[in-house]
Amino acid sequence: MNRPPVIIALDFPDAASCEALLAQWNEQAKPWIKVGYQLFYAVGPAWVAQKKEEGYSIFLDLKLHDIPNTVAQGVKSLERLGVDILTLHASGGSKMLEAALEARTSERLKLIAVTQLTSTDQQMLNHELGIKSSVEDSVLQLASIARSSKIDGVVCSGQEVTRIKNEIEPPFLTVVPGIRPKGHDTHDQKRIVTPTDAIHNGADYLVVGRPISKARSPRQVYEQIVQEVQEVKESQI
Ligand SMILES: O=c1ccn([C@@H]2O[C@H](COP(=O)(O)O)[C@@H](O)[C@H]2O)c(=O)[nH]1
Repeated sequence: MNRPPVIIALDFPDAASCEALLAQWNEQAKPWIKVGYQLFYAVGPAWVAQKKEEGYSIFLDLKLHDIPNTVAQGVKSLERLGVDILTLHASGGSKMLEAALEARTSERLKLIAVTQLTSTDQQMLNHELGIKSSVEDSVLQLASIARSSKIDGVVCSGQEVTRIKNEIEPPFLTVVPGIRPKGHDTHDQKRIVTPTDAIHNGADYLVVGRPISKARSPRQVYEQIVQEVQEVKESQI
């Protein structure tokens, strides 16, 4: 089945809120969903495994970041849920990333490394975090650590995708949050792009939360984004 590469972030406090949103996708074809730790801590692993059973593709965004052994054990437990993508922080370093990869039993689970969060801007990177490079160079540096550790790809903003696709050896996935269709509130996101620009730059997956979840008609906004994505892809053929 060819699922649109638009992942709906289920940033909700409980299962009931998720079910209310997902009721709008009551047909056979289920979308990609993202479970972050707000929801995971509230509903637990069994709910995630159940959603997989129901036919959703699942991006488990737990952003693991710890000593190599702890991350490896976490990967082992989480892989059993049958999720499709799991995140960990690239800044944990190559030993941590390699331990995660070794713990995985099947390439069916994609391990994706978070580079610089899309809520980080140049000012914050340089003056708060004390990293003296440009955001783009820092993202590229983290992506390169992930690639040399044989991780499947990165989370980055749509602004860095072109360089990643040009400079990092494929296959290497780019998963892009901070997506804002024209006219939508940016909230706490700093490095945003439109769905059109993200796909045009080469993004493999778009992650969209509040523009969909807080919309009056979430399904309608989702379909508009999918349509935008398809139009760009068709124009590239
Ligand atoms: O760098 C990152 C990594 C993860 N996220 C997650 O994506 C969604 C985005 O939600 P919006 O409501 O569309 O802003 C959210 O769940 C984040 O935890 C990210 O935004 N940036």
